[in-house]
Amino acid sequence: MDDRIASSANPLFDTLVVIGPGLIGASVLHRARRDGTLARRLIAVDVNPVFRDRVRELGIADEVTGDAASAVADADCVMLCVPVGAMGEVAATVVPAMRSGAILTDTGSTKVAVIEAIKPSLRPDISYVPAHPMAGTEFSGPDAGFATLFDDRWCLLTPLQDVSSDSAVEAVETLWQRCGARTRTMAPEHHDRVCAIVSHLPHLLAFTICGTADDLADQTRSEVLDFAASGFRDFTRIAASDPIMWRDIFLSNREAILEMLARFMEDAQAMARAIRWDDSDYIVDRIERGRQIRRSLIGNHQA
Ligand SMILES: NC(=O)c1ccc[n+]([C@@H]2O[C@H](COP(=O)([O-])OP(=O)(O)OC[C@H]3O[C@@H](n4cnc5c(N)ncnc54)[C@H](O)[C@@H]3O)[C@@H](O)[C@H]2O)c1
Ligand SMILES: O=C(O)C(=O)C[C@]1(C(=O)O)C=C[C@@H](O)C=C1
Repeated sequence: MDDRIASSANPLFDTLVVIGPGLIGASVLHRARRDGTLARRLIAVDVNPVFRDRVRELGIADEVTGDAASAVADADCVMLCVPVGAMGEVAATVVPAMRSGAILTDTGSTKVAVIEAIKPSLRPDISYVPAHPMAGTEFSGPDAGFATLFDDRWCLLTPLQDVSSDSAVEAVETLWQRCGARTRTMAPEHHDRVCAIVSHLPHLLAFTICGTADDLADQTRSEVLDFAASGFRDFTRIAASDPIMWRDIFLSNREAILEMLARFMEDAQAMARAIRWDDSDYIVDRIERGRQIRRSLIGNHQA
């Protein structure tokens, strides 16, 4: 581990720079402020002046700036929390300005495309550790952040042999554990397929079902909205998520999402056939599997 990265009783880093203090970045900053175990000095960088003012008002960073290159000059760790489609451009701005031995990490929801976008900017004396906290809400921007967002959630790390030093992987893992998360390491391609089914496809379905309901005839639409109980409402919660973030996720994990969508559509067709032909056993079997998954998820969470 770099000698500027302190031991466990002390803050992990001297200076941590969060680029894009929205839901995820601001949550990391809140946690860092609350516990004092992540970094002695916190710097937030955002392109949006309104968000910079909000971060200042929230008091979750020691410095707030729009100048990413000067902000990272003395950082031990730079965390990119911008939309997936902006990662490459931001890395190209900050990596040349980072000090030798520093760590670069990101929180992007897709990994293969983000790694491809960042890799061309890397230097041999900078370690890059891609990561993805599996936690979020439908809200975005600095006001959405809160210190406990990552408690008992997974953070998936997809280190790369050629650019992620062991000490940097250990430091990023410790950072997420100090944010309250459990960590797991996997290959970027595997990450993208897993997230396509457990995160990206559910969002695609939620956006689509809300659009379909909205396209229905006027009277039905108002009934949908008036009488929507928890089933439809559960879809609308995730359908309220940020359009830019989700556009970037869909376009950057295209193949895995299309593969999972095709499998889903085959299964939905099978369900349609079972309904058409009164195949009660098939219908009950599928619903029973859904129930079991829900029970095992809740059981795991409580455990
Ligand atoms: N929202 C979630 O549930 C969630 C969960 C895990 C990971 N992620 C990933 O984490 C990243 C951040 O997501 P979020 O939900 O916090 O987004 P967000 O929209 O809440 O925040 C993004 C921030 O980045 C800023 N920004 C955009 N371009 C920038 C640039 N070029 N330079 C500096 N700042 C810039 C925005 O102004 C905003 O403050 C994304 O890559 C997303 O895929 C999101
Ligand atoms: O809980 C939510 O609202 C989320 O959308 C969080 C969620 C998810 O799908 O689980 C969304 C995107 C991420 O990359 C990680 C987590």
